[in-house]
Amino acid sequence: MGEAPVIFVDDMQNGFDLKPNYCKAATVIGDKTYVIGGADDEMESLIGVQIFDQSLKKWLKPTVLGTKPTLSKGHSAVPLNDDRILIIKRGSTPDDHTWFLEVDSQYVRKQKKVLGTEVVAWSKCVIGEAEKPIVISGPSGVGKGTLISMLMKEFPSMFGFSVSHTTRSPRNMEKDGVHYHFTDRGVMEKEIKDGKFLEFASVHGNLYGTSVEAVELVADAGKRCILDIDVQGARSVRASSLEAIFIFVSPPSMEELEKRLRARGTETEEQILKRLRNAEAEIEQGESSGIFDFILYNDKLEECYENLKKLLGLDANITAPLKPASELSLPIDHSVSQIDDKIIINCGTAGLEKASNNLILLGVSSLKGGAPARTRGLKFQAIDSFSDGLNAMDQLS
Ligand SMILES: Nc1nc2c(ncn2[C@@H]2O[C@H](COP(=O)(O)OP(=O)(O)O)[C@@H](O)[C@H]2O)c(=O)[nH]1
Ligand SMILES: Nc1ncnc2c1ncn2[C@@H]1O[C@H](COP(=O)(O)OP(=O)(O)O)[C@@H](O)[C@H]1O
Repeated sequence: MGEAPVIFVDDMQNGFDLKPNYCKAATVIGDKTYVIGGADDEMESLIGVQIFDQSLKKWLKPTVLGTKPTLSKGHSAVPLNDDRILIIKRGSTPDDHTWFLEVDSQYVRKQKKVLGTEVVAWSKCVIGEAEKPIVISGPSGVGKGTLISMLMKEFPSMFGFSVSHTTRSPRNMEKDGVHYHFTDRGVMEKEIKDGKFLEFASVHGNLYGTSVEAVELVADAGKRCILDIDVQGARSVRASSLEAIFIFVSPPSMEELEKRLRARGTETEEQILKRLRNAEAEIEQGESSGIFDFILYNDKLEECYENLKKLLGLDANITAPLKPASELSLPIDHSVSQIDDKIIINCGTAGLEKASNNLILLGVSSLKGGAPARTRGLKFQAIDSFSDGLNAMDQLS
């Protein structure tokens, strides 16, 4: 490849008005130019990313993490805070028009160290304030699965389970893809290296992990994600960009834990003993490490379940307070500009002053989450006139 085409760089430093057939957008952050568009190297239907390093005067091939967006009829790109680029796709559906390419976020910096390459990471924008995911940990046999099943049964449209990957063998009643994705160690290790996992840990001699996709699937269904993961996994998620509520479930005593584990009848004697040995350290860490926001004692099941619902703000009268996803869709022709931390999408007329019924404002000051999962907290507001827009800008701050 040759040098970065200057026309991209100059065009993009001021604005982001892409001509209809212009399928690449270049954005300058620091001494790197991110050229976003054209087909991805691995999949023709997905958007590709290339980087031109101005100081080295050469093209870099980044490792691209996260689920990539599909190609559209063009897109606009806006740099935000020098750590990510907002991408607005033309003519896309409301659930697919806004994406972020993280180029220097905490997650990306960490992955650069791990992988030793240039890294960028995609994160799709989920519009609206989806509730935080819930991480539930606790020793084997304490009742995590039972409590989660009760919650999902009572609130089926509200909660979705993050289906983990594991190298352990399935139990009798367990279904692949429902309880776990059962997999081989070699395959899982390769996928971990490729950045497909939000977190992973070795637990009771097997590998367990939460794939980015598992969490995204639940978020995309508009549901609140529940993760049943061990204390090491909870610690990793705590350190990641996924903002969650952390709950540790503790048994009334070790004797009761052993009784439940034996009564469940799913493990061999050897496995039961290993799980009991690990339980002491898990309880110690769960109750004292500061990772967890809440500790729930699972003595009487019904009482514990009521306490769980209380701390999730689910009182007896709530059925399924699902927040509607935004219906706002963007037309094929639009231009994008930026004033401070507000992005203005102009859907039609050229000048901001002439705008009427065709401006959309985005407030980007309170973004949450991010790669390797979804970004939340982007505020969309349609406005009728420029003066309305000025008022709306204040409200979005
Ligand atoms: N870190 C991590 N731990 C997981 C994941 N999935 C399950 N676990 C934990 O692995 C442990 C063993 O799970 P499992 O084999 O289903 O046994 P159980 O806890 O006795 O039902 C539990 O502590 C789970 O919370 C995961 O994706 N990541
Ligand atoms: N409060 C409780 N009292 C008595 N038994 C319980 C209670 N909670 C769960 N159990 C039982 O204990 C066993 C282990 O529960 P499970 O949900 O599989 O634990 P985990 O998912 O934490 O390993 C199951 O047989 C379940 O029915």
